[in-house]
Amino acid sequence: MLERRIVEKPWGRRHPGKDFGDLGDGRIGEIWFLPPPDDTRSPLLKFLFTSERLSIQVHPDDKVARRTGAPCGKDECWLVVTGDDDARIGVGLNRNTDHEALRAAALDGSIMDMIDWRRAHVDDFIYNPAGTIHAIGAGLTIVEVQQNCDTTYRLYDYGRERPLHLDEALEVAHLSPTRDERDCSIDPNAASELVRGPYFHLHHLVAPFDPATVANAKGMMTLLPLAGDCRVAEVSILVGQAAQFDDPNLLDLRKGARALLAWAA
Ligand SMILES: O=P(O)(O)OC[C@H]1O[C@](O)(CO)[C@@H](O)[C@@H]1O
Repeated sequence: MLERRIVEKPWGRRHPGKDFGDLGDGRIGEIWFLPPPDDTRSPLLKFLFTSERLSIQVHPDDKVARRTGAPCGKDECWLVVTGDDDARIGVGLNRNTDHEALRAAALDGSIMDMIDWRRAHVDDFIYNPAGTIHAIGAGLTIVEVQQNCDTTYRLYDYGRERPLHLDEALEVAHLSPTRDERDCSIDPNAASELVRGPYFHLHHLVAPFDPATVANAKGMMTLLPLAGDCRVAEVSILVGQAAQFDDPNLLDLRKGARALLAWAA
């Protein structure tokens, strides 16, 4: 079973749900499922719980991140688990811009109107490559799978008193609209491959699980249950937990179960 880290955030949610246990009265933004310290390759899986918008932000790629001393950059992707009717996720820009206009918009807040805000529905899957300006909206529970690095450059934070990183963000941000070909709406009743590298692999699994569907898996795999009875070597892994193992034949999903399975590319 992977160790959990509970992270409070100004945009987090109080009491995110009984699946996650008693987390106190703070605003819980994230639950991280930490790979063991000697595992530097596996992706990091998190639940995100939002009651307000996250910052408008961007992440560096491997090259820029390593120049700053970080182990890697940050591609990330999201599966929407629950969402309010009007929940939105901003991915990329809705028009072309340049550095000067983007800086001015970040400073006066009009960057909010430059974001491509999309309605977020349960089972939407969105891949967010490093360099894409993005902003997760309020009223969402999301599973995030990301390169295991936490470098975020904030462009705008709705007046919260947290630091911005305008110079760093402007250096890495893509200045045109974007749409990733992996974005889709997942069929909750069907297994599917969501990501095939270059940083990690990610599959949506449903019962009955066939190990042949992940025949290309190598090394440690991380299982994150979404629903139902998921077992690794006969041990139940519940929603709100995650486990690592290295042999897909150890995995069993009972009737009605769904999960995500991720491993390093
Ligand atoms: O700077 P903020 O608004 O707290 O957002 C940081 C969070 O945003 C994310 O990058 C998701 O976009 C998380 O991985 C990260 O922890």
